[in-house]
Amino acid sequence: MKKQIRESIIKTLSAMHPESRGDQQEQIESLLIQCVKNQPNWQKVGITISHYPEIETRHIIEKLWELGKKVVVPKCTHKTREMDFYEITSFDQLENVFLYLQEPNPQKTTLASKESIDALIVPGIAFNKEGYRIGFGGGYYDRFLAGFKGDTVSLAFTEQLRMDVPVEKYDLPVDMLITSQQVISCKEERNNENFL
Ligand SMILES: Nc1nc2c(c(=O)[nH]1)N(C=O)[C@@H](CNc1ccc(C(=O)N[C@@H](CCC(=O)O)C(=O)O)cc1)CN2
Ligand SMILES: Nc1ncnc2c1ncn2[C@@H]1O[C@H](COP(=O)(O)OP(=O)(O)OP(=O)(O)O)[C@@H](O)[C@H]1O
Repeated sequence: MKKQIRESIIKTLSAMHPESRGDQQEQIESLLIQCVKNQPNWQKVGITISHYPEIETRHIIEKLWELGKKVVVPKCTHKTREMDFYEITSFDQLENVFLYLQEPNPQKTTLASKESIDALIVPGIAFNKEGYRIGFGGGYYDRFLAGFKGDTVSLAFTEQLRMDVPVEKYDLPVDMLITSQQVISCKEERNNENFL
C-alpha cells in the first residue's frame, strides 16, 4: 500500500509541468518564510538537501541564512537507521554520499544535539491533512521524531496530498503542513472530526 502510493506520487511529481511546479514552489517558499518570520523562537532549523522531484530546498536554506537562522542538515547512519544533524553555513560543507543523498561533511561542520533543534522541516512523499506521511521508507524520520520536542513542518505540492495515507505503528504526524495554497494546522485537524 505505502509502496504503491510512493511510486504513483513520484511518477506524478516527475511529470509535473515545470511552470506549475515553479509556481507552487514559489508559493510554498513564501508561506514558509512568513511562518519562520512569525516564529522568533525558531533559531535552529533542520532541513534536508532536496533531490528532484522533491520540493527544492537550497533556496529555502539561503533564505533561512538571510534571516539569521542556523541551518542543520541530516547525516544518515545506514546500519542503525539513525540521523545526526550538523550545522552548515555553506553548501561547500556538503558531500555526496550513497544514492542521491548530499550530506554534511562532519569534518567541516558542527554536530547539533536533537534538543537544540527548534523546528524540523520533515520531508515526505505523501501527506494527509492530519500530518501523517509516507517517506522514502527508511524509517529515519519516524525514528528521529520519537523524542523530538521541537516543532515539525512539512512542505507539499498539492499533488502530494492524499486522503489514503495509511497510519502504522511507528508513524508520527507533523504539526503543520504548508502547501501552495494554505498552512494547515495538523494538530487542529486531528482534534476535529473525531479523528482517532
Ligand atoms: N532529500 C532528502 N534527504 C533525506 C531524506 C529525504 O527524504 N529526502 N530522508 C528521509 O527519510 C533521509 C534519508 N532517507 C533514506 C531512505 C531510504 C534509504 C535507503 O537506503 N533505502 C533502501 C534503498 C533504496 C530502495 O529501497 O530502493 C535501502 O535501505 O537499501 C536511504 C535514505 C535523510 N535525508
Ligand atoms: N521508531 C521506530 N523504531 C523502530 N522501527 C521503526 C521506527 N520507525 C519506523 N520503523 C521501521 O522503519 C521501517 C520504515 O518505516 P516507514 O515505511 O514508515 O518509513 P517512511 O515513513 O516511509 O520513511 P521515513 O520516516 O524515512 O521518511 C518500517 O519497517 C518501520 O517499522
